[in-house]
Amino acid sequence: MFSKESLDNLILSKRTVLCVGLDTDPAKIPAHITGTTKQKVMEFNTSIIKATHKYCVAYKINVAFYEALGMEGWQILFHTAEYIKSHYPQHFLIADAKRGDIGNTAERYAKAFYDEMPFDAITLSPYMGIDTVAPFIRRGKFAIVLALTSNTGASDFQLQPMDDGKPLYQKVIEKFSEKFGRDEIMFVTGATHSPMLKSVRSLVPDYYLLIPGVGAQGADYLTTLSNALNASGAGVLINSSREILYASSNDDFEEAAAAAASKYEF
Ligand SMILES: O=C(O)c1cc(=O)[nH]c(=O)n1[C@@H]1O[C@H](COP(=O)(O)O)[C@@H](O)[C@H]1O
Repeated sequence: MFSKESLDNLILSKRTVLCVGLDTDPAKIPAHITGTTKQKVMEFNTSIIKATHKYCVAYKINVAFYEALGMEGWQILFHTAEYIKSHYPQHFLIADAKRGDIGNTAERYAKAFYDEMPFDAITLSPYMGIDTVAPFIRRGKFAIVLALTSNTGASDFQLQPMDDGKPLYQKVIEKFSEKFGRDEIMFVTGATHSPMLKSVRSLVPDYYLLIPGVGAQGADYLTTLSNALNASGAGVLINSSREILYASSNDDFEEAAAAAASKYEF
């Protein structure tokens, strides 16, 4: 069970806002890890988690990397989520699934990620509307709504002005924060949009922001942090995936991942 306050306390006690992204690509696993794909991915994931748990407050499992492995990918997703929750229950666990569908379908997604798997949060696309997020609102869980994504395509729709001149992403943030509270939802804002981060923070000073875009996508971590922290010095989760997972492709990959993760301490 997580709340805004418990996440703030976790961040302030660990002195980090890092969320390690488990975007595991079997082709990038160090060659000395052998066995079936399932064995290799599980060994790699558990090694990365053991090496990084001290330096992060959250893990984000990007579901696409597991779906791409077929039936056994779903098993690896389940086992990785269970491993994190049973060994490191204090860590916030995000399913990066980018779902979003009509109510009865959304309820099934919520059942899959909250009941069948032990996720604390799920990423959601907002474009089918506010009703599609409602089934993911549960005490102790967070629905994480895409607002301003880190990719260049964010300018195709999210940065476009609406009739009142406000960009679409701002409308998304305003509408969702009118409807749902700071213990219910978070917003995704890409670190690559550095000038806009400050305005997102001032739009929703009390809500959590999940921020990808540092590390492999090149945004500066310290600038991101200073633009995004809330008044209590928390309120933000900064995700980094490839930079940490693939810090080394040799048998020192655990030390290299730990060193990459430890750079996010503040
Ligand atoms: O929702 C996300 O997590 C997400 C939103 C976004 O705007 N940009 C973005 O990169 N992500 C995810 O964040 C992770 C970034 O990975 P790295 O670029 O390797 O650190 C990937 O899992 C992306 O799918």
